[in-house]
Amino acid sequence: MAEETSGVAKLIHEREEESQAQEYLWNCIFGFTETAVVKCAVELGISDYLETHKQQPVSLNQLSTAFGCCASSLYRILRFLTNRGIFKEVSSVGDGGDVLGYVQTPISRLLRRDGENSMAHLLLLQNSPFMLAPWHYLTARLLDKENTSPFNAVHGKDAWEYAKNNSEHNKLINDGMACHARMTTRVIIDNYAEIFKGIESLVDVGGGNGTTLGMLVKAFPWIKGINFDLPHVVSVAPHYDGVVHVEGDMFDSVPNAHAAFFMAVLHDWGDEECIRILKNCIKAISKDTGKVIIVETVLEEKIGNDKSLKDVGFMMDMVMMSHTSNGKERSAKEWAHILSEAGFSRHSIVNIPAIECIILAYP
Ligand SMILES: C[S@@+](CC[C@H](N)C(=O)[O-])C[C@H]1O[C@@H](n2cnc3c(N)ncnc32)[C@H](O)[C@@H]1O
Ligand SMILES: COc1ccc(-c2cc(=O)c3c(O)cc(O)cc3o2)cc1
Repeated sequence: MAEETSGVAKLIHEREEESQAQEYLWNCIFGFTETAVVKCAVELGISDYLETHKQQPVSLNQLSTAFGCCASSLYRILRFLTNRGIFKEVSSVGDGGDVLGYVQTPISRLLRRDGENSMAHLLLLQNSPFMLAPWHYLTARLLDKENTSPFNAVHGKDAWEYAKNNSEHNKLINDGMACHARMTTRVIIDNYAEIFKGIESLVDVGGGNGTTLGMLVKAFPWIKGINFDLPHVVSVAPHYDGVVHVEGDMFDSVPNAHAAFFMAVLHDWGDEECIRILKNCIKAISKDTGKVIIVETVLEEKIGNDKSLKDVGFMMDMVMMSHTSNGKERSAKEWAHILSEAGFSRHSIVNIPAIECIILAYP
């Protein structure tokens, strides 16, 4: 009898496991729908429109009139998004009785295109046709003896060269990265100000449109900021008080400064390339009191309590495989290797509440 019971329990357990496995794969198979529908909401500007109404519910009719779109299709889009908690449907008392309307949630607030903490432009970047097409060539990369990057396979050049001649792609990258820069830089300013004490001048290598330095110099006004990037990037960068934009190629040299800063740059490159860039950096910074501040993911085999944030690093590693030739996310051991090869005498890693860590490296 006991044997029979344990057999039934085993069967139930197996069925539960299979149903969970199926659920996982259904999500995998149709997971793209979530991204595509959120992108549609961003493109229509639903969050921006709801924000102008504060927490007052906005009806389907109001929304479909504002966007000039088909109410029944919009209803299906909103049903999908409210089911996932991205928007919220509430009822309120209108002229003719109770009416249903939509309001923001903490998630939808991050989807405003002009919001301070917005993630909208990152979503638009990663889900643009330029960036999506290479994913179809991931397997080809693994099987290709030359290890051609999927981005190169589709576009015939790397992402930076492609951006040079394609202003739409250049803008998508710069806006997307500025979005990421705003979020991570806010965390750094609010929690790790001591890192910037005593720094007289700071060069942000591959600093994009200068968003990061603009924020750092505003928070720490004793710093003279040098935003260093490729000519097609700095030529369209906005002005920030206390920041000069300098164009150049980090593989040739890096402008002199007391200290250097890198955010989401070294992961675009292979080890040999990183070592070359970092050697240029050592030449550029102050020998005695200078340091290099690197903001990048540090992959962990065992992820701690903040699993969901640090787990993004493993997804980003796949992004690097798809979009760069030799780029990758690195473990602490891999960072130690490139930093010592570049000539740094010591470094430390600070875990921060973001997808990245701060790595401080000293000449
Ligand atoms: C992923 S983005 C990161 C931008 C910025 N640091 C941020 O966190 O928002 C990488 C940056 O490296 C710049 N870059 C690529 N190759 C470069 C080179 N050879 N010299 C200088 N900058 C370069 C790109 O133009 C781009 O702005
Ligand atoms: C070589 O081309 C690219 C283009 C984009 C990126 C990139 C995209 C991101 O969304 C992103 C991010 O969200 C966070 C981050 O730390 C780096 C990122 O890089 C990389 C390379």
